[in-house]
Amino acid sequence: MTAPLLLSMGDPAGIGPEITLKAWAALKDKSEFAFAIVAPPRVIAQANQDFDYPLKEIKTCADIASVFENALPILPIDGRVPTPGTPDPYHALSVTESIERCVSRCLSGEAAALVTNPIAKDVLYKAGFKFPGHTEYLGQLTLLEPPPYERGPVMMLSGGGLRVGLATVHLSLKDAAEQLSAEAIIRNARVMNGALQCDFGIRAPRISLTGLNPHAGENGALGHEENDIINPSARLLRSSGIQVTDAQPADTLFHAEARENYDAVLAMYHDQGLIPVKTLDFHGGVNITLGLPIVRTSPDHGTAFGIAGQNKARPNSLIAAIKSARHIANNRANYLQNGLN
Ligand SMILES: NC(=O)C1=CN([C@@H]2O[C@H](COP(=O)(O)OP(=O)(O)OC[C@H]3O[C@@H](n4cnc5c(N)ncnc54)[C@H](O)[C@@H]3O)[C@@H](O)[C@H]2O)C=CC1
Ligand SMILES: NCC(=O)COP(=O)(O)O
Repeated sequence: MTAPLLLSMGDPAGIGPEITLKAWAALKDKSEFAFAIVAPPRVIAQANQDFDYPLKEIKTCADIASVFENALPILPIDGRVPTPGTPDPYHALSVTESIERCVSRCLSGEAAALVTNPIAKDVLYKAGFKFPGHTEYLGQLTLLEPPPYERGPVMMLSGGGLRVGLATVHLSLKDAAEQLSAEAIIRNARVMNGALQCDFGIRAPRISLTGLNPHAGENGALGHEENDIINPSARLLRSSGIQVTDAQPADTLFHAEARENYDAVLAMYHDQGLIPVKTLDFHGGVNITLGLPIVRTSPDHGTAFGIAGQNKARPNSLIAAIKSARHIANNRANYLQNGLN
């Protein structure tokens, strides 16, 4: 029997509990996507007031398969009920506990993958959370286990026929330009290459690198990073057998014909990579952490406090993340057993 999926709660004052309930209702007849949420039961019960779906507290992941068809399985933790739409650092402990419990069950093999509900970074920072986001936190929590390919973590968004990894993530634009390094480009391209093979079954991945500057620097006239950092990294990667391009102008890299030429893009900073994915497919986009010993996906959107508790949130991106987690977990198991076939 295949292991089930686990969902972390995310910020309880956001839309996570609501979209989890809606995702359960959409998937309950599809046993391959069976999941439980790790959360305080009262938090889920509060979000369920609009729906009155059956809920069931369970003790272990082994209970998920038999419960899922008839009720949303909940692996209980402690925590206070929030006011929807009103974030409070008080909830930080239950937010991180939910993530950590999911991770340990993925590492033990009881669960096949982790799908995270959105957290609000600034709220966690106020409670002393020391990581920029899930991506780096999960990298730390799984540091003692080897990943099946080069170690990340690397953030990659998938949606609208695009896969876009990031060379820098949660930095101000100024810091991203200053901190862009050959080391990050080379490491992240290697992780992406390994992930495209292992997690996506692509035998010989083609990766396009964006430039940092307009027109990829216009031969140095509009910036030096392409000539000094990106293209030398690309040459080194090609010499090790990884198919990457030199820096490409980002403004002409994401249209339909351009997308035929690569399996993934490595973008140099957050918005350069996320705007195309979220514009093409906001409600179907998935955030995937590459280079971890566990499989982790997430919806591409955030906590949406402005609509929390109003039955307005769409579960589509979470459903896409759940399906993607199962797909990657299956591909990874197949790769570890048979290699690329
Ligand atoms: N994976 C994660 O944990 C992520 C967390 N965030 C966090 O979320 C917080 C809010 O970020 P924002 O920039 O406001 O982005 P957001 O994605 O929460 O909201 C942007 C807009 O999209 C709408 N929206 C988002 N998800 C929706 C859904 N499922 N159905 C219908 N409408 C939806 C919102 O109402 C809002 O108008 C931030 O603190 C950020 O750190 C943001 C992205 C990912
Ligand atoms: N913009 C993407 C995002 O904020 C998700 O970050 P993470 O929590 O997955 O690291």
